[in-house]
Amino acid sequence: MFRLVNHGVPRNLLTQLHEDAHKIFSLSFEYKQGLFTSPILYFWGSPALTMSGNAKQTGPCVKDNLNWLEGFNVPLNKTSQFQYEDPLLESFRVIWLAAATQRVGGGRMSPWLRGGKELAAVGFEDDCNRSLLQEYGRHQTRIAETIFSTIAEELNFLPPKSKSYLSTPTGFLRVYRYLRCPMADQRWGINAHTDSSVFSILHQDQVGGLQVYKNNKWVDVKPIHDTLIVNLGDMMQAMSNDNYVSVTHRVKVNRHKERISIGYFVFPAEDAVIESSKYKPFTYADFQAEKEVDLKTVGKKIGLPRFRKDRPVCHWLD
Ligand SMILES: O=C(O)CCC(=O)C(=O)O
Ligand SMILES: [Fe+2]
Repeated sequence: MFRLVNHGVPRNLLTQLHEDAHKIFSLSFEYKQGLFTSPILYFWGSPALTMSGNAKQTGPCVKDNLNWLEGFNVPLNKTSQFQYEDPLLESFRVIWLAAATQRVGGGRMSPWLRGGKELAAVGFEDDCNRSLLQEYGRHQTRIAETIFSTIAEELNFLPPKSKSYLSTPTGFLRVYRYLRCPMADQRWGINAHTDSSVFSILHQDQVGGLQVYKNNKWVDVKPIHDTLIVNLGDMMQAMSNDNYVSVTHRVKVNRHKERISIGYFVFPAEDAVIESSKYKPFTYADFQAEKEVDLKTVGKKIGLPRFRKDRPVCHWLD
């Protein structure tokens, strides 16, 4: 995990994103659920989604595993699709207005008029021609390419690895709200995990709660204005043959304050086979499939150990 300064993302873009996120999350649960339809996906209780965007099943004790968060998932390669179908579908607020208009036009007046009022109440009527998410996505893509090219050079990746190990069209944004939690000592915003990505880039507000596991203890990742946090993920660990390690981190919840963070996650190309001496060759899809099975059967992600060549194998003794 490392911190980025001078990343070139304008401060007012970050501020505006966070303000809009607060407004969106302040709407009713039902409204949010109805608002975000494919490809933007609203989720709550777990950030673990399948590749097709549905919440992953997490085994029998789902209730106890619930994370104290909600969010929406924005696949960046689909934002141009919005643009193509409807030039208004470019930002948070625009997505809203378009959804409301469409449904009013579809004859279901009353609920969507109520929705319209709800939108107006939080100030989303004006200024609907901005594209905050797309703009932020463009910055994240630029930063991801810069970070990856430095690492690829360091690791002597030649084509095709240097080309296929990072595929920016796979990038997506996650906008999270961690809710205030009266039982903050018994719940997690996100439980300890490693990211499955090549790497992830986070922007957090000033509330704090992110922690990283370092030298056998949990360390707070203090919020610092205008900085981004980069987490190296599982794919990076495998492709670097453990030279770079996927960082274990978690998010605590706060009894008094809600927290907003925005994550960007990027993956290898769909057909990229990750090859290194310590791991069996695998694609990101293989990794996800294994993770889904583990979530259902073991109740948690096992991740990279499943793909290690030196993985211990159990033999039954007669
Ligand atoms: O909200 C944060 O700061 C961290 C989010 C995170 O770890 C994740 O989405 O994987
Ligand atoms: Fe994470």
